[in-house]
Amino acid sequence: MTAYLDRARWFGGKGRDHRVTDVRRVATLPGPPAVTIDIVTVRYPDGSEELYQLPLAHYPEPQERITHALVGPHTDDALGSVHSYDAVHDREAMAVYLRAFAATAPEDTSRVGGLVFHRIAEHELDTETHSTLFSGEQSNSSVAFGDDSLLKVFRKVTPGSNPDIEVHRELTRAGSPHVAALYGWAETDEGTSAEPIDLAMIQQFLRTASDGWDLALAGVRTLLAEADELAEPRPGERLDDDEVVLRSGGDFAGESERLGTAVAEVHEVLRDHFPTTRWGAADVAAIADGMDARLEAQVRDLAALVPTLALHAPALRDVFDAVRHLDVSLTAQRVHGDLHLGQTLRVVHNWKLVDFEGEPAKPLAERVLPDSPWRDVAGMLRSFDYAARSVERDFADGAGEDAAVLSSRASAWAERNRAAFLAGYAGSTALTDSDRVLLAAYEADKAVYEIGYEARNRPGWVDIPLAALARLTGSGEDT
Ligand SMILES: Nc1ncnc2c1ncn2[C@@H]1O[C@H](COP(=O)(O)OP(=O)(O)O)[C@@H](O)[C@H]1O
Ligand SMILES: O=P(O)(O)O[C@H]1O[C@H](CO)[C@@H](O[C@H]2O[C@H](CO)[C@@H](O)[C@H](O)[C@H]2O)[C@H](O)[C@H]1O
Repeated sequence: MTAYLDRARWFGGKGRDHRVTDVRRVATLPGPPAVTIDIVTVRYPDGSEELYQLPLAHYPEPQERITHALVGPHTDDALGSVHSYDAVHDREAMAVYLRAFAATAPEDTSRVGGLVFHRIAEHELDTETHSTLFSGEQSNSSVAFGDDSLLKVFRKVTPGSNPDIEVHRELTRAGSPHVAALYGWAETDEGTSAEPIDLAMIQQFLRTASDGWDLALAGVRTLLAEADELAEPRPGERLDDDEVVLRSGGDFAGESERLGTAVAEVHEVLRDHFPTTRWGAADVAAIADGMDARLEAQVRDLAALVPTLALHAPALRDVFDAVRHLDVSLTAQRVHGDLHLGQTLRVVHNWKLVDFEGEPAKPLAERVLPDSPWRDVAGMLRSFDYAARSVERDFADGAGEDAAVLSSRASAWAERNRAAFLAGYAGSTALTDSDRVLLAAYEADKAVYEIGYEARNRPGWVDIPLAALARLTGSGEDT
């Protein structure tokens, strides 16, 4: 099992010393194949522990079709000598899991051992479909059942309500068009803690969905490919970069504006259905303290990897300090917490938001606290900058492109889409000066975080948030 964990994409303990100290069986779904749900406790040398969910499919004989998911041939205490596979890779096992959900009536619960299935929406699950495991860099495992439903199996689990389930449940009940409807979820109330642990959720499969990040990249690529032609449409006429963006097939601004409206509508429902807190001047000043603290930690931790971050620190402190001088109060509320274009999906008539778990690095208790909605808005603004800059980098790698021209066009795309998103978000309400000061601080704070993320995960991309810092602190070109 330890060897399988070490290979698993979703296991967060890779590269750290760790050992499995407990494996607790929550339930056995009889099958065939028998499907068990185990909760594995992983302990680190500093004494900290993490819980991971491992659903297993057990067969008396080896199954060649899923060799890649073999956890091990072994003698299971309850099942005897078996070959055990990670169940999300196995269609037979996923059919067993789906049938357990389908056997639960809407607005009701059912139980198998320590596993409790909950259903909310009036939707007849299609149990005749085949399951397909999503590939890609996911922190959890998502399995589509035909084009009917999507099961998300949470891997790192925590006692208490999972925010993704909680938010999908409230938004589904409120009839929000901006999430995939939640059909049900599974939890365990036995075992590792006094509080139940949420283990999985099943929701509407968004058949026509296109990833917002991919769509934005396609827009920037089209712009940069067409821009030369558009820039000189007729002899003697020369368009500036804003006009080129406007006239190009890469104009994404209408979508950005609709996305801004969708995020505002989601915020409104979240404000109405979760606790809110009124933040006064002292609370707002505490935001600046938090941002300063994150900056100091990043400057210290990244001293060797990104020494230039320290050069931006004084100007960044000024951006954060401006928040301390605001005479505002604002309503803190439940937010998405980790919003970027990769968490948005475009379906035929709408934008949908996914993955409401918040910033995975933060403890659960912190992730569900009321926060400023500007955090989500800032995350999206950063994402438009990322989309423009990442395509600009790809084009700059090609022969013969003028770097300054590319940069200016990418800036124009980012600026146009950031403005469109903000316009959609704010609707008819004009942003006040205080809103802009707060938003700038959240954006700078996010860029500081991104420098650490990129330095550790994609060192070649660290220039993207670094360049943003220069612009946000006024020491570089403004986007
Ligand atoms: N209801 C859905 N229908 C279709 N695809 C979805 C749905 N929800 C999420 N996805 C896709 O699955 C991917 C992973 O989902 P996400 O909730 O972000 O999982 P993780 O927490 O593992 O990152 C998303 O990027 C999105 O493309
Ligand atoms: O996807 P996660 O929620 O785990 O978030 C982490 O990875 C993101 C990258 O996948 C990273 O986002 C950064 O890069 C995006 C482009 O790949 C860009 O759209 C975002 O604006 C930028 O922050 C995120 O920061 C990190 O926490």
